[in-house]
Amino acid sequence: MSAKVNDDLLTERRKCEFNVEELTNYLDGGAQATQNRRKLEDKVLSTKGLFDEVPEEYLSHKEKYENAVRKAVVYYKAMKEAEDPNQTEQERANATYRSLLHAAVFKDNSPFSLHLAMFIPAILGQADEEQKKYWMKRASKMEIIGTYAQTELGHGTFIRGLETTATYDPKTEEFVLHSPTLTAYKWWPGSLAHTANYCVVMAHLYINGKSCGIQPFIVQFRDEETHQPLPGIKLGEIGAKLGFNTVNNGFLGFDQHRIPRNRMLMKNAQVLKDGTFKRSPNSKLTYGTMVYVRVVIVNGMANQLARAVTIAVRYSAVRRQSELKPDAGEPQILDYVTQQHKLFIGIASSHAFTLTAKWLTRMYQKVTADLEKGNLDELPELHAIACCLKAVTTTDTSVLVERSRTSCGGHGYMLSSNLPQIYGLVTAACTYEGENTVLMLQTARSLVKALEQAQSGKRLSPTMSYLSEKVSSRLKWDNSIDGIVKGFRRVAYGKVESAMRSMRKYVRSGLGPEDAWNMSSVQLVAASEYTSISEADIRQLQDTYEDLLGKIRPNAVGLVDAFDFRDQILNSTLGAYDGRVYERLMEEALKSPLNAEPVNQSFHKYLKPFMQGKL
Ligand SMILES: CCCCCCCC/C=C\CCCCCCCCCCCC(=O)SCCNC(=O)CCNC(=O)[C@H](O)C(C)(C)COP(=O)(O)OP(=O)(O)OC[C@H]1O[C@@H](n2cnc3c(N)ncnc32)[C@H](O)[C@@H]1OP(=O)(O)O
Ligand SMILES: Cc1cc2nc3c(=O)[nH]c(=O)nc-3n(C[C@H](O)[C@H](O)[C@H](O)COP(=O)(O)OP(=O)(O)OC[C@H]3O[C@@H](n4cnc5c(N)ncnc54)[C@H](O)[C@@H]3O)c2cc1C
Repeated sequence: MSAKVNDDLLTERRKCEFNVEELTNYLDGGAQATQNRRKLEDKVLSTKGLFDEVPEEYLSHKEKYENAVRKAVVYYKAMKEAEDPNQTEQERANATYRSLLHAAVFKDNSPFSLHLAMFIPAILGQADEEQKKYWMKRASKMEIIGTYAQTELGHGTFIRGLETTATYDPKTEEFVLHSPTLTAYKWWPGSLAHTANYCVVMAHLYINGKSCGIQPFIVQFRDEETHQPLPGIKLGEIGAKLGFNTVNNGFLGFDQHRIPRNRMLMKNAQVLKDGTFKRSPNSKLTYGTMVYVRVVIVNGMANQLARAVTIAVRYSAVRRQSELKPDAGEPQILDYVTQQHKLFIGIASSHAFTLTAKWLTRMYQKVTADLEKGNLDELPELHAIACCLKAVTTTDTSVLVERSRTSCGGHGYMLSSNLPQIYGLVTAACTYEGENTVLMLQTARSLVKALEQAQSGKRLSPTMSYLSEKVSSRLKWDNSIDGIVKGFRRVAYGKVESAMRSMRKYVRSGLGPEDAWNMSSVQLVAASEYTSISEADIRQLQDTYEDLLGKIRPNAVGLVDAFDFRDQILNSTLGAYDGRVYERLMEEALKSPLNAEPVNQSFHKYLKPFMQGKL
């Protein structure tokens, strides 16, 4: 008999003014895609051995990792078996686009993440046809497990400063990989410590003493039979982190480690047997894997944010607290306008990120297809947009997930709510794949170039076209969508122009261009993300905004129900569909090993002698 659904949630669902299933279908890309996603989730989540008897928060660091590897093997096999052979690639992608299936199994991410998220994309994007054929067969069948090893102890942002060297030896037709210093050790790559046995290494290529830039190499670092580190390889785990504690982030040092010439991934640049170096058409094509993952992250943020606001909105419909009016009983905390303000922006942002992710993915696919034909024209714009959207969506998602947590009071601070773990996952994305400030400055670099082109009368790309609009500064605001968008474009233009004026002022004062850039960098970051509007209009928009909060209120639970996250994926005492929050909080509390006995052994060993003055 299914447990009784909380009365308040039942009432909320009755009040909803729209068809929840229709919105779910829209988010999935159609009713068939919803059906495919649900079928995939039903199949995979019915697999034995996927879930923890003891909540992983009560395991040791080592046990958490070992348990995660056990689940990763079960999960990966279940995903492979669940794939419908009759589905098209597109239908399969749609079925997983919104699915957070892995989140039902791994609260803190999988030790296989990097194999899927970066090792395979790096082979697809950096290997020549022959290499791709060989390595994709092995990687897609999980005969080998890989990661992406770029960051070093001493360098993450500045790729051109990476110290790992790959020196070509024409006599043996090999590359010699070496970590000349401690800071040259690869540091951070997921799965590197104990899980993977191969990695794509980004290293500084030298031929006959001449630098040939940063190139990608596929390197085996553990024996495929014994899993022992190969000779000349130093390996280990980097230690406990805020989150990602089952991703097995590791370090790797090379000591004159030799690999065959065909292990340099040679789609873009090549090294011939005699050591002749054939340059890439654009050295930045080597950075292509990072552009891909930045695009994936935007969609990932939409899904993670949707999960957090689902938990917080359902909890806010169930939780009653304080007094809005005397003798009127305790209201649902969702009736406080401050609570609506905290949470509804998160719902809207998740939808905005989903739509943005779809648009950015289409742009990525078009530019990638052009690159295959040798057309690099739109690569700079894709880079600038991917940098900006990755930085903005990860920053906003981190803020909004943390706001979802703090809107749930003390229970939001419980690991059993899952809000802290979701925060740990999303806040990491502000750093990995390009630290956000650094990426915003990359976008700013493109904006400044575009404004200079606009001022010299050149046509701009669609995404930068607002920089060539001669919009009157006396723009009459109206709070129609069109009016608001026009306002944002006007202010965004002003921010770029102001940053550029500032740089020119510093150059006139005698600073070099680099120092002028650095002095203006706060404005440059703002120009990439920040827009604000003039005082008089804030009041008008504020009224509109508060009116909108009231309109959303009766539909809030319906809006998060439409994300259609099953309880295993929410993995939360506060967010379950039935709203039985208090029973679930108690059920989870009783799983704590400390509750196995009424008196813990520390009383007799320490407390009692201490309280009796005997210690
Ligand atoms: C799989 C399930 C996982 C579940 C997770 C759940 C939770 C999260 C939810 C969603 C996420 C899901 C998927 C992700 C999961 C993955 C886990 C973690 C992965 C993390 C991996 C990493 O972190 S890999 C390492 C990443 N490192 C970086 O990004 C380094 C950043 N630095 C750079 O990119 C570069 O150094 C730089 C761009 C900052 C500077 O480069 P450089 O100095 O060479 O160039 P310049 O600044 O001088 O510019 C010169 C010129 O080049 C142009 N340019 C630069 N970069 C590019 C590019 N990439 N493409 C094209 N063009 C580029 C630049 O614009 C300049 O052009 P100009 O014309 O001269 O202006
Ligand atoms: C959870 C997690 C997983 C990761 N997984 C991987 C992985 O699988 N593979 C991999 O290769 N790497 C991985 N990384 C590493 C990640 O890519 C780097 O941490 C990131 O690129 C930032 O580099 P850094 O840590 O060396 O910081 P630094 O580059 O030292 O930057 C530190 C700070 O300096 C400032 N700064 C630096 N440069 C500039 C600039 N040009 N302008 C203005 N300010 C600047 C910024 O405030 C920045 O936060 C992971 C990191 C995390 C947190």
